[in-house]
Amino acid sequence: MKVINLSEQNSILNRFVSEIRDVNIQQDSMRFRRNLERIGEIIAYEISKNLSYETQEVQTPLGSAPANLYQDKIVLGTILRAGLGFHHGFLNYFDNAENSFVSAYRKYRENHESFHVSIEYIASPRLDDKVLILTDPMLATGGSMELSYHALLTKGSPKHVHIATVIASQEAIDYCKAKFPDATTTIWAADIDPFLNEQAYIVPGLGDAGDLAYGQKD
Ligand SMILES: O=P(O)(O)OC[C@H]1O[C@H](OP(=O)(O)OP(=O)(O)O)[C@H](O)[C@@H]1O
Ligand SMILES: O=c1cc[nH]c(=O)[nH]1
Ligand SMILES: [Mg+2]
Repeated sequence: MKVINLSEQNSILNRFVSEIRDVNIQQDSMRFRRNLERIGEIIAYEISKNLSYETQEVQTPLGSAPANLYQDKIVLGTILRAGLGFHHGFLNYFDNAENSFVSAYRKYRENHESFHVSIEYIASPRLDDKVLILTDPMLATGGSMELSYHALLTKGSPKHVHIATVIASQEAIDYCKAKFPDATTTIWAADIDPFLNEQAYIVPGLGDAGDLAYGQKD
């Protein structure tokens, strides 16, 4: 399985990632959401380089120009709720894509110390032979991504799955490598962090992406 860590190459992406990590800049939730969207746009552009292209002729007012255009049918899959702004960045570029939504969230037990991931909602088109770009800004244990993927597989078999995330833990990368089909999955991360803490939050990470974008859940 190919794992692409975009932080290995310097670009303006570094600034957007550093802003969403920064505890002071995070106070501006509008900027946090917009940065997630901008990172989505950049990763969408990077993924677009890996699609299947065919040359088509485009009629201009003065003649005909060849254009290499991607032919894949794209489905943008998103895990609620933190994925929403990130998803929008992908949709800004893949503007004619179909869209899937899965709700997966950490449901804490009474003691607030342990949790399981709960999936309660899925809305998706058929996925057979399409390219599924599954987006979630945080890949901590990889559990939400794996459950969401299996929930989506009830809608058919995509020909390729691109897992797109902002910050992944190394543990989640290893987990996804073990759980997703090797030849037909690619992971794209704006950065990969070394640790998870006892609550399975990514360290240094950025905190709780869903809460930073939309406020705390009751
Ligand atoms: O890899 P995992 O260990 O499963 O953790 C990652 C998940 O945690 C976050 O969602 P969260 O459960 O906080 O829900 P939210 O988006 O509603 O905040 C994040 O958006 C991922 O979906
Ligand atoms: O670090 C983490 C882990 C899960 N969800 C988040 O939003 N952040
Ligand atoms: Mg959250």
